[in-house]
Amino acid sequence: MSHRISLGLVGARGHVGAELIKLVVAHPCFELAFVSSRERDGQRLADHEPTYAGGLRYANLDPTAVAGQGVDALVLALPNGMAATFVAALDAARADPVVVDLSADYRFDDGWYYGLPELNRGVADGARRISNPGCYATAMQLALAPLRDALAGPAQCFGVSGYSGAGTGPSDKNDPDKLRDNLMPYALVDHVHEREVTRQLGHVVEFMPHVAPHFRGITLTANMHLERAFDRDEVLARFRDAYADEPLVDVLDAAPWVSRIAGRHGAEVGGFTLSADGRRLVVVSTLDNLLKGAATQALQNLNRAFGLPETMGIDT
Ligand SMILES: NC(=O)C1=CN([C@@H]2O[C@H](COP(=O)(O)OP(=O)(O)OC[C@H]3O[C@@H](n4cnc5c(N)ncnc54)[C@H](OP(=O)(O)O)[C@@H]3O)[C@@H](O)[C@H]2O)C=CC1
Ligand SMILES: CC(=O)N[C@@H](CCC(=O)OP(=O)(O)O)C(=O)O
Repeated sequence: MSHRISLGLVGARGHVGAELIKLVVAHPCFELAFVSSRERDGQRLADHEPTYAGGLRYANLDPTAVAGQGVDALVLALPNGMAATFVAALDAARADPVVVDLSADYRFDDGWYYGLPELNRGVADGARRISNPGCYATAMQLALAPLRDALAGPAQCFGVSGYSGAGTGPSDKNDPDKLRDNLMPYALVDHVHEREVTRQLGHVVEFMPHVAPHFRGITLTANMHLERAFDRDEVLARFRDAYADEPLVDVLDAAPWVSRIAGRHGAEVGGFTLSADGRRLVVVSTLDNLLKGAATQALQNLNRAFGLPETMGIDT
């Protein structure tokens, strides 16, 4: 590609925004055109991100100003509920960058491509409005999808996230004092990712999230009731076949540990354990919520949208 692809990032101060900045700075084809933050307005990006050597400063850009930037790609890494005003401003300005929204705002909108490439690659090639899946939702789908057709009744998923999953806005879920020596259950029914996965898989999933004192990484333990008896070799073969060509999903024999996934781009799935009658299966998946659960997946989607190799700039 002869010119660099300009990329604007709204929500650049946040945990996900910071990860995406690192990835874009190191990427051979994208370049940062603007980074928007209210709190850091005017501050030099290089003072916050040591891998960035240019002169860009954070700017507090409202939706109209963002729409007027003329970027090739726009990433929204904002809290839920805020994307629509940016999308409306793009439409009003007749601006049509590739948009990747990290929030849950468009995950239930059929007009947007739900970008979990390992499961939906090729469903909407050329899509310019891309909704990035939730972090737990990615872990759940990777654990459940290979046996989707064999599920009998709802699947139950017990999730534990590092507290970076709760963002930077103050809450119990990212309060170090409240998390110390603790495991905090929350949203025990009807979490948005429960609805998201149920919709994507076309099968009822029941999800129980918890937040733990570590910073990053999710452990997701999925309990599946099966229509018929399976043996372990057959289960393992299903998972190995499903992810054989996926550089960002490793299938392990043993249950993966979250301590080994933090800071890594891919997900691990393993620990396949069957009940004696072969009709109940437990599978564990891990991923870094800020990477495969957010920024890495966004970059996979951006690469694909611009016709680049999906894992360009992602260290597999
Ligand atoms: N953290 C995670 O593990 C994951 C998060 N996500 C989703 O990604 C998005 C970003 O998450 P995360 O980085 O954790 O969130 P943070 O709370 O860490 O960051 C939020 C960002 O949005 C900006 N912001 C907040 N409020 C406003 C506002 N009213 N107007 C404009 N900008 C605002 C903040 O910057 P400033 O206040 O300086 O403007 C900040 O840059 C969320 O939708 C989240 O659900 C998805 C997958 C995983
Ligand atoms: C620990 C923690 O609080 N995690 C967040 C998940 C972050 C994420 O992926 O959320 P979105 O679907 O909002 O993008 C939560 O449960 O809301």
